[in-house]
Amino acid sequence: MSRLLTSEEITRQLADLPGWAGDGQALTASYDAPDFAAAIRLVEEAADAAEQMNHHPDIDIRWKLTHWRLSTHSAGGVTQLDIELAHRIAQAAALVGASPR
Ligand SMILES: C[C@H](O)[C@H](O)[C@H]1CNC2=NC(N)=NC(=O)C2=N1
Repeated sequence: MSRLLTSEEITRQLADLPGWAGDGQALTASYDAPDFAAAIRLVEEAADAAEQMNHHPDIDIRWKLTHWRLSTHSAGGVTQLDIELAHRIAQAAALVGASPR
């Protein structure tokens, strides 16, 4: 489950994740929420998902903009867990009305 993905596997799976970019090191995305409260709700929803998965994102919050960086520390790069967490963050973003940026 936590093997490193190849760049081909990452590219193929990012096709279903608008706004997400990736290299061998990490997946990254930014979301623009309607306001600060919605941005914080997005972070809270993502935090719930992260706790369920025991897999945690790096998050930078700037007013209503949130920046996300996902990697699997124990594997030293991008694994399927990061793809799964990116989907959960994308779902949470849709829920609060945040758009990829
Ligand atoms: C012991 C526990 O499984 C690890 O510390 C988890 C927690 N959350 C984690 N999150 C991420 N992004 N990468 C990890 O390797 C990781 N490891």
